[in-house]
Amino acid sequence: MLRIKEDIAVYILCGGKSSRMKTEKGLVEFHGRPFLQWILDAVTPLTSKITLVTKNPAYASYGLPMIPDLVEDQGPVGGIFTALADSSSKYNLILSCDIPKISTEVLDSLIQSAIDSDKDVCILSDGKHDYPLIGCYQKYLLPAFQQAIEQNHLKLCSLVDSLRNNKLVISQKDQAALRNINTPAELLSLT
Ligand SMILES: Nc1nc2c(ncn2[C@@H]2O[C@H](COP(=O)(O)OP(=O)(O)OP(=O)(O)O)[C@@H](O)[C@H]2O)c(=O)[nH]1
Repeated sequence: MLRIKEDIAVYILCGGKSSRMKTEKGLVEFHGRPFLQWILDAVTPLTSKITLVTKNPAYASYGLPMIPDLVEDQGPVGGIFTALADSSSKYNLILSCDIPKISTEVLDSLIQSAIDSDKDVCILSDGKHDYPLIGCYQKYLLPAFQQAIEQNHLKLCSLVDSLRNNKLVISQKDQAALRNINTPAELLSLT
């Protein structure tokens, strides 16, 4: 059962180079459906405010708002900066486009944890690795992201560590939901 009462905006980052996958990552198919479709299925029960951060017209068929990066070629930090500049919501769920196993339940826990802890940012972790591209970022972080871009500090994990953060460790049974798929080989091993 979903517990969230707050106004949540979701931004899915669909930019970047997909150099390892060699084809547009969000449109790669898993069990006959694009990664993006799996992600949309997980977020739709949480909010109707869903925006794609990309200028690639290949995503236009989804009929969702699309916004181009305000500053190009800055990686995920630039994508999050663009999302926070666009948003009018306090809590912003930022997702990469390469997580087809993500689930509504896991995202619901993340958002609830973000609201309860009220830190600058709440991200998921498996206890060993952090997943800052499954994270809930507060709108007021916009200047921090602007400064990171100006200072060329584009390592998202370091940026998150420099903020007041909360890392929600996901139980082992749910950790498949975190898997991000970057290469054709990783796609083949996905079940
Ligand atoms: N909007 C936006 N999203 C980006 C940008 N760079 C990466 N992303 C997204 O951030 C997420 C993680 O991207 P990465 O896997 O680190 O980079 P990538 O460029 O997609 O892929 P590689 O070239 O293989 O590293 C994916 O959802 C990308 O679509 C960017 O400059 N702008």
